[in-house]
Amino acid sequence: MLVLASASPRRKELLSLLVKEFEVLPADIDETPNHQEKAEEYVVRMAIEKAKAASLKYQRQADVNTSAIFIASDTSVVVDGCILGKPASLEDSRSMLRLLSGRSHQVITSLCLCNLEHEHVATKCVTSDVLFREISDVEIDQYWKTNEPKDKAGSYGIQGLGSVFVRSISGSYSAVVGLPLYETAQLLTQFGIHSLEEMSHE
Ligand SMILES: Cc1cn([C@H]2C[C@H](O)[C@@H](COP(=O)(O)OP(=O)(O)OP(=O)(O)O)O2)c(=O)[nH]c1=O
Repeated sequence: MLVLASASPRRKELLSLLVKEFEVLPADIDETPNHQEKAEEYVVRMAIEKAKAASLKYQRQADVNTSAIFIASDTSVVVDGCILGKPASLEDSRSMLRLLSGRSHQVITSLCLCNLEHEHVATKCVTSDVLFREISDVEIDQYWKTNEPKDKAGSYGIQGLGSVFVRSISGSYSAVVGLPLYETAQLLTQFGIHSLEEMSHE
């Protein structure tokens, strides 16, 4: 059994492009970055902690000693070394989008697959560059009212109306949306799940 340790509807949708059957079991973890923690280290640590927390939760729930593979991810927006998570308020969204306006930033997405029973843990980290046009304060306030930025790192969604700010992207589109599909397929293979084979069966 494959278990997606995520509450994100985007991650569920993206994973379903690669795998027919999986369970969803979100994990609640403390997402505070450590003092002076580098962005890559932070996002990889988050993915590992989400996968492990879900794994422990699953073991407590399961009647039998089921061996399952857990998959988790974390996405952060990074600008000038600052890690931007989800905006807590309109004020927060304003300061994030003002920072991103008219320049490029990085979106870093990590991935962790683990099977604790076999002590197998594998991780990947994908960085993409996203270039924004200039955004006015009026536009930031209008965008906030659509609710789209509220649950997204950096306060925008490239897959939605946030695309009006995106001049160009270099890297992995699926990673910016929340799950890097190329890298996910590679790690799934390491755990014995072959997407093309699985999805081609009726
Ligand atoms: C930059 C960007 C982020 N995002 C989303 C991806 C992630 O869902 C979210 C970043 O928050 P995360 O903490 O990575 O994920 P999450 O809390 O939504 O879900 P979970 O931890 O349970 O897996 O921002 C977009 O949907 N589009 C974008 O363009």
